[in-house]
Amino acid sequence: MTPVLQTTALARSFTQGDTTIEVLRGVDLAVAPGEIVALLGPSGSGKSTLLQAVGLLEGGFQGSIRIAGDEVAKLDAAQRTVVRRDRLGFVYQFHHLLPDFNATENVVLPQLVHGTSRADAEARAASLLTALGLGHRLTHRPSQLSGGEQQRVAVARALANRPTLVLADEPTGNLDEHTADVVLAEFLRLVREEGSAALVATHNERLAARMDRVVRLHEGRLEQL
Ligand SMILES: Nc1ncnc2c1ncn2[C@@H]1O[C@H](COP(=O)(O)OP(=O)(O)OP(=O)(O)O)[C@@H](O)[C@H]1O
Repeated sequence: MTPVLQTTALARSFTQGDTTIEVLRGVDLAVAPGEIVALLGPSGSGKSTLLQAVGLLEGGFQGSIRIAGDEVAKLDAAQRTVVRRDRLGFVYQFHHLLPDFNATENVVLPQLVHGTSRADAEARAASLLTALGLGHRLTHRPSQLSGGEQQRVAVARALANRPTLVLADEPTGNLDEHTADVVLAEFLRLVREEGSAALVATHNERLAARMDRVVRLHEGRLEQL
């Protein structure tokens, strides 16, 4: 089966003054359809750099990135935007919800950009938010939600357009241990129910162990665990 994500010899370095740091030195990673992969590595090992490259958020890398078989590494900015919108979902450590819009509207908006009708988008938003236990918070704005609830809305937003692949960078890193456990379990359950795949960066080995497979960034390359 064609992987939903395949990177080959992915490399990224940063130069500041006369110093160059090679952060990614040839990352070969394949994620199968429906697979949830934990990306482990200590602070500074390049987890965010890898997710930003795969999420087509940053240029400046070498190597190949295929999403559902299509080479995306060399696309122009407009084409990258379309791939991000139609095939990828993003969850960050901080929710990045729009503060003036309520929970439902935050999940509806990316669907309208995608071309979904408002009625269908609202139905999908209500369904996802209810599945995440937020059926009683549909019209609350982010500032009226707890940290765990805000991250649940961010999860619903990431899944709204039925992405092939969800990229999550420390998605529960801002939550206390108990809330992180609960929100991560809900995230994993919903990604599985939706049939999506996910690449989840974390430095938490305990949370990583709950995913289908663990890979570790070490000196710019991946170790399979
Ligand atoms: N724009 C940039 N310019 C220069 N150096 C950068 C840039 N972005 C990242 N780096 C460097 O690349 C290395 C990897 O950073 P990255 O944020 O990818 O690590 P990480 O594994 O996600 O860390 P953390 O767990 O702390 O978020 C770090 O040494 C960082 O300083």
